[in-house]
Amino acid sequence: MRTSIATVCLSGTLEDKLRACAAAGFDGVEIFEQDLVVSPSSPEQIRSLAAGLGLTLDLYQPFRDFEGVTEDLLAENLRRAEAKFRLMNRMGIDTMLVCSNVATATVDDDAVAAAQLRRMGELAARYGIRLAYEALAWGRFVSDFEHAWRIVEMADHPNVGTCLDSFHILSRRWDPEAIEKIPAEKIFFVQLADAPELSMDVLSWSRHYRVFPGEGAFDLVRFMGHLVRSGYDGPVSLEIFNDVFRQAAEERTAVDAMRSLIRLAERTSIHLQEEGNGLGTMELATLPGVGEPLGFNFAEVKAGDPEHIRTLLYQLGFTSLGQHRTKQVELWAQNGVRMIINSQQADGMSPGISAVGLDVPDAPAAASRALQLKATPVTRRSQANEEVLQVVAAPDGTEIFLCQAEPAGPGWMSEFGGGTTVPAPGSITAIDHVNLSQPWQHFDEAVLFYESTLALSPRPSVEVPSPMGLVRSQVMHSSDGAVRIALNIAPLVFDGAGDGSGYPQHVAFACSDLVSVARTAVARGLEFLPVPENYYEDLEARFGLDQAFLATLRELNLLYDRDADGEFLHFYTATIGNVFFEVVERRTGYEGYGAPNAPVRLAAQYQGSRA
Ligand SMILES: O=C(O)c1ccc(O)c(O)c1
Ligand SMILES: [Mg+2]
Repeated sequence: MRTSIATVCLSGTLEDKLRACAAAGFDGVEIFEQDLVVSPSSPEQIRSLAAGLGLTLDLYQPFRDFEGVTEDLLAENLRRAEAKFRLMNRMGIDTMLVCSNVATATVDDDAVAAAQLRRMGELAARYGIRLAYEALAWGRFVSDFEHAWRIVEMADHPNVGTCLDSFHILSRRWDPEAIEKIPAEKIFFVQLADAPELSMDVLSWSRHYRVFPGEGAFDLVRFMGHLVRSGYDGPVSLEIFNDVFRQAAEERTAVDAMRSLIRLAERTSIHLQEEGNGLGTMELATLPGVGEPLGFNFAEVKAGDPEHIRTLLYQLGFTSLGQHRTKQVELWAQNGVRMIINSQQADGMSPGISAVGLDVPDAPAAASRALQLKATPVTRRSQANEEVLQVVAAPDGTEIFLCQAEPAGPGWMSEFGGGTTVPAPGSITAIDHVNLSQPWQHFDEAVLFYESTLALSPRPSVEVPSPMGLVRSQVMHSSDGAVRIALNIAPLVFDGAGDGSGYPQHVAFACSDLVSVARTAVARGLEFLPVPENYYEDLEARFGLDQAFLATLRELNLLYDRDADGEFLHFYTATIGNVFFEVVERRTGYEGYGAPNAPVRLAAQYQGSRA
């Protein structure tokens, strides 16, 4: 698959955009006219910059409001087109996108539109240029890709073909199966965009809310399946008009974009094999398949001063298994739950979650897949005879350790010593979930990263009100729930650094007896997140709880939820730096996260931060 991307997707100057596209590994780009018009660089300079970067210039766009016009206007439009053909010759671009007329069309007659496109095609042919006619979803007379194709067919000129744009097709709910009826050689260009399900006029939806494939709600895998079966083998280009991408760092957006295409190619390949009828000629990259992660291997908190975190873990019933033999890193454990406190190069750093270890069925394959999906490799200094671990960084900077699942427990534990040798028994038996905050402008990217590299599935996202703003939360989980990572958008007040790093993150531990964990913690002096009395009155009203049980909840600052599947009890510790802990007890089959209680937590944390 030839990968391409429209310069309109990215922020910066045209030169910045080209460099970012090349660095992310794209084969080519679409030059969006506005980017060239505002550039001080000449067309020749852009041409040679792209060539030097190894990028092909695949498309010049858009040419607007050409067809369906009066004869007078047609003459003017042809003059306008010819100027652009000359420009394209200077740039070495041989395909121009012509959008269906949205403004000046007055003749609703396919024969007229076709004849006019044919005239344009004849002119384009003199410059060696091909025209790709695209139905905009809000076109005046042409808004459906099959309609655009019928006009192209009537124009019957070798230099006139069509451009398919998944947004215009799927936003209007046209069935992409009809793509297979178009001869592949008449599909001159293909643009891909995904979008969240929104109810608004289609123009605003298109101009502001497009996202990369896999980040929205469109079925782009099925779209691609029909495209591949049509026999098309030209560029597959991302064209994403998005308010956030326009202001985010272009290098990072380009990597996110590339990841989305690689993942889409893989999903399309799998889809076509499953369907089994006609695989087309497009070569689709495949990746090492990896099974879902099997569980958490460990979680790591980085802290300049580890003392407060040690105390918290002790209060929750963990014991120290000692220090790493060469690093300023310590291990705490309870049953099979392992927590690392890392103080390396952390002078003055306030505590925060820095790494998550996942048990995976095949660690080298998982690492190779992540790197092919553009995860950042993490190089670790390790001594001879230390276990070699596969580590990549998620877009938010969290280090993801891909650990080979070992029934006897991780080999790296033998590198620690000086504490007790046996983890504490106790009621905490697993890491239930890890909650990582994400900067608002990179939320979709994070969801795509965790889905594509780690084989985690998104649950429906929820929005939780807090005194600082609405917190959007998206759980990514393995199908058996052994790995659950909750991604939260950090409200802007915490986001001074622009990377979400000021917002507290947490590790939630699963236990079999929350009341006993809480009582031990009280006896060991744990500072709980205080829960207001109003909450308990509301609980009583909602659930009609037994008075003695309610008194226990109140006494220990416990929170409670119940749904059709079961019951949920949990509590939170106070926040230290940017981290806190939660302990949860899931009764029977409760699968949620106590969402009705999240606003109570956020408000209490807000009160605490002001105290
Ligand atoms: O929003 C637009 O005008 C516009 C322009 C060119 C395109 O290819 C497109 O899909 C939309
Ligand atoms: Mg388009």
